[in-house]
Amino acid sequence: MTLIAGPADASPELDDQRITAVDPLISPALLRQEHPMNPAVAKTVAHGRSAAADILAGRDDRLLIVVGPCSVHDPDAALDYARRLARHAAVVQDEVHVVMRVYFEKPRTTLGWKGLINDPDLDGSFAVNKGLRAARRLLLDIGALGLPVGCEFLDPITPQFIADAVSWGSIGARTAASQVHRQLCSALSMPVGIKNSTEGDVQVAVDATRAAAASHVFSGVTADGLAALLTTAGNEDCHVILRGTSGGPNYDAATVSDVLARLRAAGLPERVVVDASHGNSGKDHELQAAVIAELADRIAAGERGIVGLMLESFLAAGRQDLALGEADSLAYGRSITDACLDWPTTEALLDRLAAAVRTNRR
Ligand SMILES: O=C[C@H](O)[C@H](O)COP(=O)(O)O
Ligand SMILES: C=C(OP(=O)(O)O)C(=O)O
Repeated sequence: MTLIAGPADASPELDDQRITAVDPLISPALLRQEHPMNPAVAKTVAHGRSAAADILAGRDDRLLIVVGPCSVHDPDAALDYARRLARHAAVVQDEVHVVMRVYFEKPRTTLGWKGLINDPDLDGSFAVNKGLRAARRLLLDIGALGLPVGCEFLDPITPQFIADAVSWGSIGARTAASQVHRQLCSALSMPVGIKNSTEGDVQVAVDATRAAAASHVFSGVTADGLAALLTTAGNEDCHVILRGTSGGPNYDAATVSDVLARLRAAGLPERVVVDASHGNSGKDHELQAAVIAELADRIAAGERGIVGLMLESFLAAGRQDLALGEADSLAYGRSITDACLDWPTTEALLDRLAAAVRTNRR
């Protein structure tokens, strides 16, 4: 159904000249009623958040590991992956706090599939209400496994639909400079990592972390989907993610120490998370394993400041192209966005990181 856009007194020649359709959007409250939070998942979410915050604050000496697919395009495959990850997270839990990357919103450099919420049928039909339902259902299913999840927040309205089920958030390289996203961070109930820019500007992430820690007043929507002014408390659990640059990696010890100095100068806690994918591996999943191996050695040797790592990993290695409308021909468990490590390699890297933490403790 397509509704007529604009208020009754709209001037058709002035208003909405480039809006071609207006369709109903489910309200956050209705979605939450359809897929309600339950006590077991709530416990997973709360524990996931507090453990991440403790690691970021140095109260817990484990590593925060955000690991999972670049994007979710097949909820069944994501749940299959989550079951394996939940089992292995329990094995390494004394050294590593595992949060599964469950990314539903993809910021594109130019154009491309924008994620499960925007286009759940992978065919350009943009069934957003269906996408929101699939996303929330999956978050609750993963939470029921006892595994906390992390999401990138891109559309400033999306958190109202799903954020109660999320333990860690991210702001991507393409939106770290955005005031809208910094304000959003100041409102979010979980720790949020903010990335350096694609070109390699790390100060933008430091500035965003500082802005997000402050209180803001901005417009958003309520659970009923009505516009409202929101006043926020500020989020002290925001932190910088080094994701590499379009010119190469930025996880070297000198850059880490430069960022720690910038954080200190800004009056912020000296901690960073390193994303082993994206610019740090040139989106080459095999290089990602080498990045993790090097970081594990540095952590074992006692390098300070790196409190967490991000890995892009799925069931099968690499990536595949999506032809819109031909989702049936996709290989199971392989990324349709950036290349991912496969599951056996991921398991081995989690073990290696756990060993690095044990060595560092000794
Ligand atoms: O993480 C995923 C991608 O790197 C990001 O969405 C940009 O992708 P694109 O350059 O393929 O559009
Ligand atoms: C889009 C992502 O990364 P970046 O913002 O670093 O490109 C991502 O982590 O999915």
